[in-house]
Amino acid sequence: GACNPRYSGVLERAFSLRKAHSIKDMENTLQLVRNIIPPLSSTKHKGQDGRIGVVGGCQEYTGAPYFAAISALKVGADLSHVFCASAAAPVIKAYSPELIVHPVLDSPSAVHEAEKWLPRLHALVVGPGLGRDDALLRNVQGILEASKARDIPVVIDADGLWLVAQQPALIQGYRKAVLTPNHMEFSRLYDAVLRGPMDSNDSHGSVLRLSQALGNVTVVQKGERDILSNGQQVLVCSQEGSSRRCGGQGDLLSGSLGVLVHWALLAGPEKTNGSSPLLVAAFGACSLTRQCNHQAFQKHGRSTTTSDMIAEVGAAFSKLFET
Ligand SMILES: NC(=O)C1=CN([C@@H]2O[C@H](COP(=O)(O)OP(=O)(O)OC[C@H]3O[C@@H](n4cnc5c(N)ncnc54)[C@H](O)[C@@H]3O)[C@@H](O)[C@H]2O)[C@@H](O)CC1
Ligand SMILES: Nc1ncnc2c1ncn2[C@@H]1O[C@H](COP(=O)(O)OP(=O)(O)OP(=O)(O)O)[C@@H](O)[C@H]1O
Ligand SMILES: [Mg+2]
Repeated sequence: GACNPRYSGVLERAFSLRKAHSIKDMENTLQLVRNIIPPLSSTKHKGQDGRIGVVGGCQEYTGAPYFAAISALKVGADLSHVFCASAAAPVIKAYSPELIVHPVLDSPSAVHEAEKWLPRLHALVVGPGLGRDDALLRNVQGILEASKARDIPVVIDADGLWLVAQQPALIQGYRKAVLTPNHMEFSRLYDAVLRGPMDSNDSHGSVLRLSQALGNVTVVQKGERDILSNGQQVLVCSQEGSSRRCGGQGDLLSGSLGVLVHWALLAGPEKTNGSSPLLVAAFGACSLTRQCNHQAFQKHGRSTTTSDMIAEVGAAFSKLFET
């Protein structure tokens, strides 16, 4: 691998990017995020700023899909759908009147039911609170394949990444996929795809290699610093957050990313100065999540929960992107 000139060129670029990484780089990338945000306008119709679908929610987990779907709305999507198992649907509906909830994932006709909605969706977020039931995962596999066939961008998180670790071919080479693994999910994926443990001293290289091995899907490794790559470029997001690590923060990130991915692809590479739109979108979602965490922690300290972070989305968004 390292002797291949193309590969070492990429690595060099990644390393020099790491060295050059600074507050200034972060600011420059934030500017690109600002460029992709659609202006609010009185001439737009409902739906134009985003119709997002979240695929997840089962008997055990109802919070995660709710967090993802409500975050998409709070960031600025017009409509947010949840495709979940039937047991989760009344619970999710009861959390919020703003979400459209489809209790289809455990039905034998799940793929068909979800497919009916796909033409109306701009992006899918697959995995928050999905669980690991085989029958459910088979249906999600069908929904993913149908989404790819329609060229719909997909953010894959949580148990969606479990599915991808079992079957990397599902997203191999799909340029409209963004994966958002936490520490554990990343090492599981890395093991499955590269057939060996990652080098924990070289997280940049590991993220870069995983993205390349998956055919340049965008990979966001969440952690103390978020490391993002599309196999060509590596970005680091170290926006100040807090030391509070309550569950659900990743769901806020993947839900926000669903909207930002749609906006970034609409804006195109002219608006992102040649950088990959998906990478810019991912950087935006990471910055936003960490800023929400920072603001919520200032108010609530140790008692901060993801609901407190969601309450900060508006102010955090303005602070980062509307300055
Ligand atoms: N309220 C809810 O309904 C929530 C449901 N969740 C769902 O729970 C399911 C399982 O998600 P998990 O994230 O637990 O996935 P995993 O079952 O893969 O576990 C990840 C594990 O890694 C550990 N971990 C995380 N960061 C680490 C680090 N830096 N170093 C070492 N260990 C680390 C965590 O403690 C966790 O136990 C998913 O469906 C997820 O969406 C979560 O999203 C949390 C909120
Ligand atoms: N040590 C850390 N310091 C600062 N921020 C962190 C740290 N670890 C994670 N984060 C941030 O928290 C957010 C969620 O990351 P995390 O690794 O908790 O995801 P997750 O495990 O998928 O969460 P969830 O509980 O929603 O499933 C990301 O924005 C990430 O940048
Ligand atoms: Mg998660």
